[in-house]
Amino acid sequence: MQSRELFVSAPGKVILHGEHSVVHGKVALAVSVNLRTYLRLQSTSSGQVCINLPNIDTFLSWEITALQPLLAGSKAEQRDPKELDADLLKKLREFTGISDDSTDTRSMAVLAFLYMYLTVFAESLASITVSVWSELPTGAGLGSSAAYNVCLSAALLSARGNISPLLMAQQESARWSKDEMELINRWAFMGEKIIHGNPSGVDNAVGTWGGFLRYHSGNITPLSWVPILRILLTNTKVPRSTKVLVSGVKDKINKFPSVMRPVLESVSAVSCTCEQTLTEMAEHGPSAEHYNILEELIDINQHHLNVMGVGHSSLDTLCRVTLSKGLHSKLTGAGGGGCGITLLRPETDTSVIQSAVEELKACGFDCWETSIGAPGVQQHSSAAISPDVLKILNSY
Ligand SMILES: Nc1ncnc2c1ncn2[C@@H]1O[C@H](COP(=O)(O)OP(=O)(O)OP(=O)(O)O)[C@@H](O)[C@H]1O
Ligand SMILES: C[C@@](O)(CCO)CC(=O)[O-]
Ligand SMILES: [Mg+2]
Repeated sequence: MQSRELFVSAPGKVILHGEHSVVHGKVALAVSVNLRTYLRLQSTSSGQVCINLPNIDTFLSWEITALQPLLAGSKAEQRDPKELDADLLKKLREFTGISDDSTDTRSMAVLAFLYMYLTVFAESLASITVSVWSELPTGAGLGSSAAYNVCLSAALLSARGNISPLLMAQQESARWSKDEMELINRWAFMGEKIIHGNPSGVDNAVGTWGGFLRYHSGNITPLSWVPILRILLTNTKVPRSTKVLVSGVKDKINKFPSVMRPVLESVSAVSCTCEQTLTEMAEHGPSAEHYNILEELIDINQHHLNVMGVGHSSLDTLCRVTLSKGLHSKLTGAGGGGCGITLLRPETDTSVIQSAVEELKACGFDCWETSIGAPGVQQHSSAAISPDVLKILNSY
């Protein structure tokens, strides 16, 4: 163990275009948001591994001696994961009583944690307590699973000494090297595989690197020049599971390949046209025509997502209410409820936004204007964590 206590955080994300299609090798554009997940890891001498997840009311501990036998016969400690250790996952499912088809919030969080802990610390299981708290709504399309997995990955690798201890004396926050970030990202992807089933990797890439990026078949291209966009986020609060939605789209593609493939292709073209428009906006300055294009692309993509079967009546309501104010919206993330984004123009009047927000709140939704492009995973000193967050993390 490298240190007695460490803090890390990672941001959530919005997908501008390309959710679901990205799972099938198409282009997506995604950007980090200013809502973060925070993790505190303490090394202890209790002989136990403890996890505290106050957002989902989960507080559990295991004796290390009870976990050790799960590693019997399994591969040596993985330094750089390429794929899930199916045998260990099976043993873990038996140990925890979590079935293959479970999408239960707590079960998925616990399984991802125990799997990552056991594979990172396989050579010598350490006694630790991990506490995670997030500003992100859980399971609402803003990449809460990815932020959770990126935090777990960074903290466990750091505590194990597989990535460098970062903070110098008096330093409040710091980021790892490119190679270390790539390792964090690959481990986080393993956690996403456990929670999602078949993730594209876009969400953990944003949680790791932060900023605005283009994601295509595992290739990550940062888009640092993108103009600042004003985005209104709406949480319909309709619960959904990314795993279930992703698998539903796959079934639809298998059932109607010749119908669905052009839809995925068209979404990819939407992402590329959006990227091209953003480039022009950055080069020549944004014009009203650029915003017209961005709005039309949002409408087109929302229709495509409905064709894929990941819409929801609550998201239709969001689109209808905002359109009545001249604003354009689409779902973001896996859909089926959860969150949507509404593009605001630079000149959109506060009174217009306020009246949209009031109407959306009357539907039972939460709304807030978000700032995009937050930094990716970071290590912090306790002094860098806000007192409210620190109070929660330190209460376990
Ligand atoms: N703060 C948290 N504490 C514990 N577990 C969490 C937390 N945030 C997310 N999770 C885990 O992630 C799961 C939600 O992942 P899911 O992929 O369905 O939604 P999302 O990541 O919020 O949305 P999307 O994947 O569409 O962006 C939860 O069921 C839980 O297992
Ligand atoms: C629905 C999806 O495309 C985005 C979820 O935020 C799934 C994925 O890319 O892993
Ligand atoms: Mg997720």
